[in-house]
Amino acid sequence: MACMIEAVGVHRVRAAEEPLLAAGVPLMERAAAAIAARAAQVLRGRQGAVRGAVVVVLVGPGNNGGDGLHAAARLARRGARVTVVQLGDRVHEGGLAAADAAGVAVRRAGAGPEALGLPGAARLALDADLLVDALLGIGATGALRGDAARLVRQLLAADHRPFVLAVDVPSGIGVGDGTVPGPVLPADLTLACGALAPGLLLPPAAGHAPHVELVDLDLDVPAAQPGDVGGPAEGLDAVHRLQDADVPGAWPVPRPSDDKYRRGVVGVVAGTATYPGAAVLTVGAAVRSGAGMVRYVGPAEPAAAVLAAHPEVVPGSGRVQAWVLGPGVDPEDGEQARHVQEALGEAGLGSRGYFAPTGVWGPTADAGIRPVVVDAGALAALPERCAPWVVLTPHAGELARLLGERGETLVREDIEAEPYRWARRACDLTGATVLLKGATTVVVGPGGTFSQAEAPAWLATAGAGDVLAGLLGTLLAARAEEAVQHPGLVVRLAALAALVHGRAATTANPGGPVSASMLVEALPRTIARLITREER
Ligand SMILES: NC(=O)C1=CN([C@@H]2O[C@H](COP(=O)(O)OP(=O)(O)OC[C@H]3O[C@@H](n4cnc5c(N)ncnc54)[C@H](O)[C@@H]3O)[C@@H](O)[C@H]2O)[C@@H](O)CC1
Ligand SMILES: Nc1ncnc2c1ncn2[C@@H]1O[C@H](COP(=O)(O)OP(=O)(O)O)[C@@H](O)[C@H]1O
Ligand SMILES: [K+]
Repeated sequence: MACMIEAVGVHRVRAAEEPLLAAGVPLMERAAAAIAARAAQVLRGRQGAVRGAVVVVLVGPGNNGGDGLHAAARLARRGARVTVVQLGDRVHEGGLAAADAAGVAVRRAGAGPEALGLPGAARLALDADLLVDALLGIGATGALRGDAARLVRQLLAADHRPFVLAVDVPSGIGVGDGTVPGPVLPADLTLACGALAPGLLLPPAAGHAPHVELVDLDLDVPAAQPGDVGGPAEGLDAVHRLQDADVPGAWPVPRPSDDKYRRGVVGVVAGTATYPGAAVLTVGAAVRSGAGMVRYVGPAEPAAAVLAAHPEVVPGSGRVQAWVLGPGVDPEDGEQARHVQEALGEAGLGSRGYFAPTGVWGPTADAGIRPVVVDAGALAALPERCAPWVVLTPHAGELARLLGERGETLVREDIEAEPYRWARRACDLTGATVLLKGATTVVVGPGGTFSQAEAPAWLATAGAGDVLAGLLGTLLAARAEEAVQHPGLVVRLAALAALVHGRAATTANPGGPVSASMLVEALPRTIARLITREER
């Protein structure tokens, strides 16, 4: 828990700033000082010196522009050749005065007698050693508009851009939801002022800010626990991201007193005669991530393949602590569909009580209720309403289908444009925890929101999702009783699975291609390295 990154909903940042600003704390000057210091470090690293380096600061109408103007003044005093390019008519007055006093050239972009014109502004920006994006921050609504949008489009069309430092966020991202509604200049470095906005962690916007550093402004933001999820009017309370350092505290390491049953038995319903590989991979991932035991339920052909690859697997149904349902399952296959239904029955769906917004989630202390991972073919078998301990693991196409069956008209691209929104919608409609797979994996549950971005693009390979499902099954089985009580634990375990899955891809073959089988092979040593924090 201790190390994870927290992005803070905009309303919470504003609430934390308010008393400080009322008390006259110079937050903007503090932010600007840190931005100028970091910019100077970048210039020293890239140009050898601050003095004489060419800096262009793109400045918008609000306080984000104010940050940029104050930082411009500080860099000018250090000897940088700074030009501010003002987009729009308004500009932060205090910041403008500071820039003027430091001898910074302030030029308007766009039309007008003194203006640079957009092509002129673009040339200036592209010729800089450092380009600072202080157009819009957390006050942005919708896509960049007007000249700012036009200028950024021109910059995006250029073959080469200078190093871009974004103040607070890359301007124009959906700060609260991670959307990219219009042109956005990708930032080489983003300096988040006071707190990270959710959009810095959520895809696709997060892709425009691959390196984020926090400028600590001593804001007193009350900690949100995973589980605080905010209403639609206020937006998201928090997004969390687990770090490698969180793994030792969260991974279920067996104790000497444990036996294989106490460590957790995973039941897998996966594969058909046509797709035996999915069964082998899902089971393999459960075995290799440290399940006490794995039971495989399925037809003779995949069962034979599973046993040949993993002789430790116990064939046939029996008592389990968690189920993994669906990889390689054809929803039309009568026998497997029946197994899926039986296992879903063990999730206790149809019980009353698990939609309570806080506290213990329902009549589950009788220990008869099992967490379930619902993947691929089993998604079609999902009942109308689920519970937080049911984790759906769709990719974008599967989520579009799932929501289509519940009244939304969507295609895969809609999900990819707004992953958080649609994962949240699926969670709201079903009551389940939803892990939406992608380059950045988003987990949205009644227990909070996580985003994990460890996966190298090599992981986009057939069968990788089956491995994730098996791995998550092991985690849920190990902590099954707590999982059905605490929705916050379920989202965290799902995020943990995504983190380990991504790391395993790198372990399997750092910087190069991986197959799903290699991923399975790499799981034991990936987990060992993460939980002992030793390089192997
Ligand atoms: N309040 C403070 O003293 C502090 C503010 N900080 C900075 O202030 C920023 C927030 O400032 P603001 O609340 O003024 O908001 P912004 O500076 O993000 O900009 C909001 C202004 O931009 C215009 N605008 C909004 N959406 C637009 C769009 N899509 N296209 C074109 N123009 C648009 C609006 O007219 C609005 O006035 C933070 O991101 C951060 O950089 C931090 O430095 C911390 C201290
Ligand atoms: N561009 C990408 N970069 C990194 N990881 C990705 C990317 N695209 C997909 N992934 C990951 O690869 C896995 C693919 O899973 P899935 O789509 O279910 O494939 P399959 O059904 O073949 O197993 C998921 O864990 C997903 O998060
Ligand atoms: K910005």
